[in-house]
Amino acid sequence: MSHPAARPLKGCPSPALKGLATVPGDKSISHRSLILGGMALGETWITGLLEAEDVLNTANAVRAFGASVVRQGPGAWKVSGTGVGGWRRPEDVLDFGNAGTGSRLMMGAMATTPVSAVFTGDASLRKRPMKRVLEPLTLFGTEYEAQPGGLMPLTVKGAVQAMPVTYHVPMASAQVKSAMLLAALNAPGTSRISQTTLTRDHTERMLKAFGANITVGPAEDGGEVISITGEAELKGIKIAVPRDPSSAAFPLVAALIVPGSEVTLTDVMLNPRRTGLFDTLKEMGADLEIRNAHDAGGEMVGDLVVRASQLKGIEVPPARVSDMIDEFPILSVAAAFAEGKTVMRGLEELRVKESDRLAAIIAGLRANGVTVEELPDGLIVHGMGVGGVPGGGSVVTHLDHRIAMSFLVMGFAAKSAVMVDDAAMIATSFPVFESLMKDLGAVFEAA
Ligand SMILES: O=C(O)C1=C[C@@H](OP(=O)(O)O)[C@@H](O)[C@H](O)C1
Ligand SMILES: C=C(OP(=O)(O)O)C(=O)O
Repeated sequence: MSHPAARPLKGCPSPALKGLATVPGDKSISHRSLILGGMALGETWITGLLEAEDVLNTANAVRAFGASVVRQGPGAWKVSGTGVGGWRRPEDVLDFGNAGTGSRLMMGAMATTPVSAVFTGDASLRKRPMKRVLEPLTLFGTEYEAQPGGLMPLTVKGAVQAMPVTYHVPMASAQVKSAMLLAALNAPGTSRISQTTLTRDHTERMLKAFGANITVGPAEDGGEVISITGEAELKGIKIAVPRDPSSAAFPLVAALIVPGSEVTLTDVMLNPRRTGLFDTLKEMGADLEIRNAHDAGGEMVGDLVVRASQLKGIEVPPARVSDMIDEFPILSVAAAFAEGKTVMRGLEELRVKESDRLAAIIAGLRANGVTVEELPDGLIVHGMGVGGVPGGGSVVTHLDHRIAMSFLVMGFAAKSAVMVDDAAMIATSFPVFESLMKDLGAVFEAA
């Protein structure tokens, strides 16, 4: 619930970035590996787990429900699960820190087991909407008590006699979809979960790998219907977590906007529901090549080779938003260095992330001399070209790791350093961000 003291930091004008870097494991897949491992029978062996605060909080929560979760070495974890329905009541409050994914998926995972648990988090997570998960979970017979507005701290009481559900997820959220799928695992019969927008599908893929009876088919509205049969027997598996494209986005954009740079990012996950940023940057004129693309344990991975480029502004297709939902802070920074306007719409979900990201991006760009128009569901960034961004501003990060990393990256290519008020939150998703960027040649200064 508490955070280390805020750590202000500056991203400073940097020489050309050069070299090879490997970002840590994917955050979404790391959370899911631990949770499904904890629900399965037998051992799940995970390599490449992202050892960041968000994921470590999920590890603690899975342990609190009675599974054994043991670190074997760097990124190597063994989970011995209880079997679906075998979770016991945690002895203490579950603190998920800053993590929407960890907390919402765990609410689903326990919702159909007759135990109760108290969920809380940091000041950011306690502002985020939880009713989007809690309300549909009541269809299974789950009960809850929350702060006014459906906020944390809250108690979830798992259904004593769960029933299968048919539910259409009304917003573009993979977390809500995943919570419903995880809850359906311990409800008898077949549940049907549909969604119009195709959001990241890591839960569906991993459920198949663990042996769940799950099928994904087209829906009449162009979306998908997922059918999943409950009282499932999941069996522990081996998982090699691929590298996180949402983390790769930061060195990738840094290399595009710092003149003379050439950087290779190895083994990055290329799941098409996560690669919207790469497509967008290519359309903007990025010199970005994907090499050695291959299947690695059910997900495509490849190396990204990126060279500094003069980008041009474009209109980002709204249909692509969910494939790059976490990348709008760093895309907005790239857009500041483009020539012409970049228009981004359909971003209403950004208002309910770790911060109101739309507001935080706009304030950060303006503080650094970039002209930006606010739309109800998006923004228009007026690009200033390579070398044209003044910088020199201070950015309020509102406990949001992606706002912190994005504006530090801006500082590498701006005329003057950019200060962020708190770099401590970067540890929630990308603890080695600073060292990895420094190894490529980026310059930071304690502020
Ligand atoms: O399912 C996941 O792992 C995630 C889903 C997205 O959130 P929403 O489901 O709220 O869109 C994303 O922003 C988050 O970083 C991770
Ligand atoms: C939105 C994010 O994460 P979460 O919802 O898990 O806090 C993110 O990492 O950008």
